Amino acid sequence: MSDAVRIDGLNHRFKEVLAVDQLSLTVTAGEVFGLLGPNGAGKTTTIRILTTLLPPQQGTVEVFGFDVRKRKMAVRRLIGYVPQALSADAGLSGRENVALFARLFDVPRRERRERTDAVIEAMGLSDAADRPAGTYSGGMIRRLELAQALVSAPRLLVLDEPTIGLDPVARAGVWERITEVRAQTGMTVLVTTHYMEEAEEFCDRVALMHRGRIRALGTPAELIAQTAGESLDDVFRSYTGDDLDAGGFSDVRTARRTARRLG
Ligand SMILES: Nc1ncnc2c1ncn2[C@@H]1O[C@H](COP(=O)(O)OP(=O)(O)OP(=O)(O)O)[C@@H](O)[C@H]1O
Repeated sequence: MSDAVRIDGLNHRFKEVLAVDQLSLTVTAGEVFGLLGPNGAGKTTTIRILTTLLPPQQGTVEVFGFDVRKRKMAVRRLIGYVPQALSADAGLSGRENVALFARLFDVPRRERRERTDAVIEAMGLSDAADRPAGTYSGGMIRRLELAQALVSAPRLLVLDEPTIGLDPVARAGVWERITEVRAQTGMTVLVTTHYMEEAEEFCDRVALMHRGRIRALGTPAELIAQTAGESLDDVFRSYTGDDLDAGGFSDVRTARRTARRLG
């Protein structure tokens, strides 16, 4: 099977902070791959590089064989990206938000209407599609953002903390929709999450990242067996140890950002 993502020897430094440190990683086409790690591990930096938002400083990154440095537009056409920060406009209806993304991502004019309706339905938003997104619940906003990312029929869907700040019912709703679309299209999903039970349930393979490096890589079952733990939570703790409590400012920032986006 071909590779959806191939990262080789990636380094990225922000002044004195080495955010990504000699990262090498392959995501196989069709799998759901989870990038896990505590705050500040380097997950978002990696995702920003792979979605072409940040140029790589050192190393190579390819998406379906296209180099993110040399073939930026080709890579963008293959990716649907839901960032941590809010990407829907509260003043536009759900349908208008998705239609805007269809135009931005060059969905052919004659297909826009049909594709917009299809992703809105797939995300369970048909009844609310003509209401302003500002009236949506947190879970509905996330599903709207998924619809926006899916309207261009990406081969790789990249999700940065898709369920952060949502209640368990809304979290389950988001995963249910992702799972359904994936079963229908066979697209590859790369997701970061802090919720270990979600990674365990929905990811085919996970990489545990800590201080810019991959510390463990495999199926959830393999990692649990390797660390003689009972769950991915135990695996996470065994690799990150006390640093779990070291989130500090970053944790607060994440929590505030979440509260803001849902408020
Ligand atoms: N634009 C930036 N300028 C300076 N330092 C940055 C910048 N972006 C990230 N960093 C630093 O790089 C490191 C990795 O950050 P990154 O956001 O990639 O981690 P993360 O694993 O996604 O964490 P979180 O879960 O908090 O989003 C952190 O130490 C962070 O403070």
